[in-house]
Amino acid sequence: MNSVIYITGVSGSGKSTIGKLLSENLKIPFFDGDDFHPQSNIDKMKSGLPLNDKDRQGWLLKLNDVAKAQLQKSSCVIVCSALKQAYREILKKDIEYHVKWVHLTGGFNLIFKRLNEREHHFMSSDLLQSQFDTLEPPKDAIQVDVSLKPSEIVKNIVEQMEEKSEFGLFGLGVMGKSLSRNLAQKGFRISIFNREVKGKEEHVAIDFKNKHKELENAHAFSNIEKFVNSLQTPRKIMLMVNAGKITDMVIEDLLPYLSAGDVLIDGGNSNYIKTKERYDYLKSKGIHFFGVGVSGGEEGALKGPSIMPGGDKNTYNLVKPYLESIAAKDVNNLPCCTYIGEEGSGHFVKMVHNGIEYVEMQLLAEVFTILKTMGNNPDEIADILESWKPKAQSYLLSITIDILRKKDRNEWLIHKIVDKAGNKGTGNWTTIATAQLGVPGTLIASALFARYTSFYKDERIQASKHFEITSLPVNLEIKDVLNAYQFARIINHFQGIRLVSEAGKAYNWQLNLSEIARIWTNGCIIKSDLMAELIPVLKEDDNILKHQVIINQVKLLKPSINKVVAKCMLSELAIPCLSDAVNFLNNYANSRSSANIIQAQRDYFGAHTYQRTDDATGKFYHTNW
Ligand SMILES: NC(=O)C1=CN([C@@H]2O[C@H](COP(=O)(O)OP(=O)(O)OC[C@H]3O[C@@H](n4cnc5c(N)ncnc54)[C@H](OP(=O)(O)O)[C@@H]3O)[C@@H](O)[C@H]2O)C=CC1
Ligand SMILES: O=C(CO)[C@H](O)[C@H](O)COP(=O)(O)O
Repeated sequence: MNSVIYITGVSGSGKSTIGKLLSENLKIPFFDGDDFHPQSNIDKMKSGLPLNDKDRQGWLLKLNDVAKAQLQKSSCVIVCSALKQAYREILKKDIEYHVKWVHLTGGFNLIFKRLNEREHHFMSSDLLQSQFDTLEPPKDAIQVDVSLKPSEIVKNIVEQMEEKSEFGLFGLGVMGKSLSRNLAQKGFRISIFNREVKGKEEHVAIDFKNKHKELENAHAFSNIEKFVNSLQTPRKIMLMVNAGKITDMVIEDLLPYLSAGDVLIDGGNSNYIKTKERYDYLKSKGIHFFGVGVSGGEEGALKGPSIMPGGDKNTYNLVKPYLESIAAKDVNNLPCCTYIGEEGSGHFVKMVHNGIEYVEMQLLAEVFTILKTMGNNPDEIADILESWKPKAQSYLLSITIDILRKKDRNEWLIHKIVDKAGNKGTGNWTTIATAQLGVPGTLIASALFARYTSFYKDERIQASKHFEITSLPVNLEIKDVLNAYQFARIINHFQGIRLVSEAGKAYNWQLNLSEIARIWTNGCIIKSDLMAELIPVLKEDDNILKHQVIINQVKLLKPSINKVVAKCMLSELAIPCLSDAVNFLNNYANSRSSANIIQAQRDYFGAHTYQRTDDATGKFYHTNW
């Protein structure tokens, strides 16, 4: 990426000398800001009068134009005193991501002496005091002391520029560790940070760096200020910490050391509503905030996750090279990372990804129940699922096969795992979002509540004694179970994608559903052959149940799920998602449903009115029942 290096400092600090030498060293063009002053400014300074902000305005804009034009071709060095932050704002206008600041520092006496030794310069030493008075030293600049020899100053600048990392990773837990290794493997110079808890967790970052060859050029920190200062500006810092209060705490810990224009990327599973709040809050401080969904777990984060970034579109280019480089690749070798939309959209899409994930997991659990009740042991069930791969391949199917085959001291490990399924919130939020946006997300709600029910372990044991649920062997053909599973997966994807689509409309996010399906074809937990099939389908309509290919599949599979659900009910098997899938379609594909009864009841007790089938105008009626 081309950059403009602004060399700043008071008059007499040696900016022109250093700027020229630096440009020669870096083999990039040099521009002396003084050459762009209008004659009126030069005359004013020659007459011993300091320039005011109005005098400087046009000149700074001119330099900004010079920088912009040069950036189209190459990097460059521009020398300009830029004493106040307001001046630097003008200099970096529209190019903030390309700007690097070098500030030359020195004591008044040394610089005063140098100015008095100068010949043929229109700046008198008398003006120096006013320059020192005006100076607001930049916080985010490479600082170099001008008492050094010019060659040493240039060497120092180059070293500092080379030393600074281009990307920071905050939080070396499961995901942060994998992502930082992934970034380093792609050749990025990174800084990594993990907190220290005295006596409990010490030297986490440095120990982790020392353990992995690819991190030899990374800088490891346990001090936030040093971590932030180790980064090139504008800084790009990815947070991989727990969602919720910890994310807020970490943002507050970082804020004192950040500068306007820096970018914070929250890669955790944060609630999209909180992301919107954080986006607005940080915007007010000049910090760009990205809520980025990351999926793939520990292995995906290392080898290539699916990444869902949401935030300011103009700033996306700044983080795009990093996110797209570390992302998984699809079949066409395109990154499974795409700009999703504004503010909380990235986290919303990740949340729905997890909602779909909950259902896919629950369906496999229900399939396991059915196949077990049909008399199969875990190895046999794994073999059956293996045989489904040509028709139903997915990451979750594959890992379930591995799980079922895993032994612990000659016994199946799965039999030793307590039947209580935890959650960290995304399924809960997806269910809330379906209700808030009026989308019938019945499967996600069922999958979530199945997990909640699992947590009532003691009550379940009691209830099993009271109600004597039999779970009788169920007589089904394997092909019907596969078809039922595939049917329910289509309904799951319909509901999840529909939720994303409705959110896009409600929040005015310009979402590209086909592109979202594309980035879910690799790297993430819900990657599957079905997802790949949906890419062209979603190019035509956000309602996959309107597409002829899907309609044909659903019609073909429906008799099987009818049979599976009916027989499971008679055998008293718990299959909440399979049964909801078939119930949903029976309700959805019903042109005359029983909702007229509900509406009549509402009108009876609450005068809520109703529309009539024999009045096409849509007029509302009330009956005195
Ligand atoms: N695990 C997964 O499969 C996935 C997780 N995610 C999301 O990514 C985020 C990170 O997950 P994961 O890596 O699994 O979580 P971990 O619990 O493994 O790591 C959490 C990190 O946050 C740090 N941390 C916690 N509290 C503080 C604090 N007060 N100040 C500074 N740092 C703190 C921890 O430091 P310390 O080690 O010192 O406690 C640790 O580095 C979460 O939001 C999660 O939901 C997203 C996709 C997949
Ligand atoms: O985001 C993920 C996978 O995509 C995380 O693993 C997440 O923790 C899964 O959700 P839950 O913990 O609620 O099962």
